[in-house]
Amino acid sequence: MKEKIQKKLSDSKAARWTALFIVSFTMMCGYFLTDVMSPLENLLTTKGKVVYFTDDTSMPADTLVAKVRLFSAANMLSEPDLTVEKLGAGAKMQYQEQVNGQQVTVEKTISSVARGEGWSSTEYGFFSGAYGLINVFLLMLFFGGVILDKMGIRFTGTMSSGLMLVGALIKWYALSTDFGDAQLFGMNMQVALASVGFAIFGMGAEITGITVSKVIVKWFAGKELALAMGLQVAMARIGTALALAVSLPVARMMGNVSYPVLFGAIVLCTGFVSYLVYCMMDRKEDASAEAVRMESGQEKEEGFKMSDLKQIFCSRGFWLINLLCLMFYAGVFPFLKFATKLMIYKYDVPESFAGLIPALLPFGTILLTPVFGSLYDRIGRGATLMIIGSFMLTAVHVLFALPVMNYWWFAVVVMIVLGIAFSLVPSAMWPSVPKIIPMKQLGSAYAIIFYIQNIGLTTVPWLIGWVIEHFATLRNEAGVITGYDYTAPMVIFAIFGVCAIVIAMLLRAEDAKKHYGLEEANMKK
Ligand SMILES: C[C@H](NC(=O)[C@@H](N)CCCCN)C(=O)O
Repeated sequence: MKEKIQKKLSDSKAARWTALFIVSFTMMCGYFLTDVMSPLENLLTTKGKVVYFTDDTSMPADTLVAKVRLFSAANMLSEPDLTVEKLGAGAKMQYQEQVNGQQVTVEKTISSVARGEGWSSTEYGFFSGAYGLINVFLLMLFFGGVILDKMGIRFTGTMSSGLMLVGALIKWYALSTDFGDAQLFGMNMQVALASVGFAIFGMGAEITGITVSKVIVKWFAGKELALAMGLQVAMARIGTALALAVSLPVARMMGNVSYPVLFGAIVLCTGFVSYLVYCMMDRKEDASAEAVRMESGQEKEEGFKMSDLKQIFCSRGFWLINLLCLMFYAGVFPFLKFATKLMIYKYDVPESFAGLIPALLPFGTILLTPVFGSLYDRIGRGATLMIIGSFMLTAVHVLFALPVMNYWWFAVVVMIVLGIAFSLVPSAMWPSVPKIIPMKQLGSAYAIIFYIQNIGLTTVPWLIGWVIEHFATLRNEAGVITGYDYTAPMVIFAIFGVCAIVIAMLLRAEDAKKHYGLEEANMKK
C-alpha cells in the first residue's frame, strides 16, 4: 500500500492565496485609516465653518457672511438669514467678487457646510508625523519585531491589530469633541489627543505590517514570494486610495472631519476579525509543517535568540536597504499628507476633486506592484528596479517644485509617474530582505527596517508642516493667508530622491560583491 505523503497546508495553492487575502485585508483596513485625514488638511487648517458651493469652490463661512452683508447693504437688498447654522445646503448667496480685475456680482448655491478645526500647518504636520511617535521614540517597533520572533505570528498580529483599533477610536473621540481652549502637553487639546490616538494606531499598524510580511514569507518562500508581497502591497494601496478619494466627500456630507475616522474605525473592526480568522489557518499550517518535519526526521529549527540580532546588524546590505527605505518612503508617504493642498493651491484644482489626484498614485500601484513583483520573481533585476524607481521619484519632485506648468493635467501625469516609481521600489525592496536575512530573524529585520523608515515618516511631516508655515505661506498686508508657494517643501522631497538613487546604486554594488542574489529571479525552476 502506498503511504500518504504529508504536505504542508501552504503547499496548497488555494490555502496560501486565501491566507494572503485575509491578512492583506487586515492591512488594507489599516492603510485606510492611516491616510484618512490627508485630504482634510485644508479643512483642518481653516478656522470655523467652511461653506462649499455647488460649483466646487469653498470659502470660510465668516468671509462669506461679510461679503453677502456688504453686497446686500450696498444694493439695498434684504439680507438673507446669515446665522452660521442657517448656511445650509441649497441656500443661495449673492455677493461681489473680483474677476480679472473687475467687480462682478456672483450668485452661488451652497452645497454643504463643514466645521474647520483651525489647526496651524505646524500642528497638522505634528499630527501627521505622530503616526511613528511611539514606534520611534519608545522603540516600540524594534520591540515589536522581537515580540514577533519570540511570541509568534498569532499573538503579535492579534495584539497589533487590536492596538490599531484602540488608536483609531481615540483619534475619532478627539476629532468629534470640542475642547474649547483646553491644552494638553502644552498643545491644543484636540491636536494632542488626536496625535496620541494616531501614535497608538501607528504602533499597531507598523507591528501588523511586519507580522504580515513574516506571514507572507512563511507561506510563500520558494514560491511566488514577490508576487504575493506585491499583491499585499496592492491591496494596502486600495486602502490608501479609498481614503484619499472618499474622506473629504464624507466629511463634507456629514459636516465634520470626525466622520471619515469613525468610518475607518468601523472598517478596522472587520480587519481585526479577519486576522482572527487567519489565526485559525496559521494554527493548521503549523500543525501540518510539524507533521512534515516528524515524517522526514528533520531537526526542529532553533528559535530566535537575542544574539541573532548581531548577524542582522553586521550586514552592510541590510543597512543599505534600511537607508533606501528611509529615503524613498520619506519622499512618498509624507508627501501624500500634503499633496491634496498642493493640488488646490499650485494646480488650482477645486477642493472636492483635489484628493482624487493624489489618489491616482496608490490606484496606479494597485496594478503595477504585483506586475513588477511577478517580474522580479521570474527574471530578477531587483536592485536595478530600485535604482530606476528612485530616479523617477526624484524627477517627480523636481517637476512639482518647478514654478511652471501649473496645470491640473500636468499634476495628473506627474502623479502617474510617481505611481510607477512607488510600484517599482516596494515590489523589489521587500522581497529582497529574505535574500539577505534568514527566516528566523526576519521579524526583527523587517521591524528594524520599519523602525528606521518610521523616523522619516515621523519627522518629515513635522519638517514639511513647519517649512510650509514659515517659508511657503503667502500673506497679504493684513496677515491674511492668500496662498502657498510649494517650491521649498518640494525641493526637500527631491533631495530625499537623490539620496535614494545613491543608496540604491551602492546596494547593487554590494549585491555584486556579496552575491545576495538581488539581481536573480526568486522562483526556483
Ligand atoms: C509594505 C510597505 N509598508 C510600509 O512601509 C509601512 N512601514 C508604512 C506604512 C505607512 C502607511 N501609510 C509599503 O506600504 O510599501
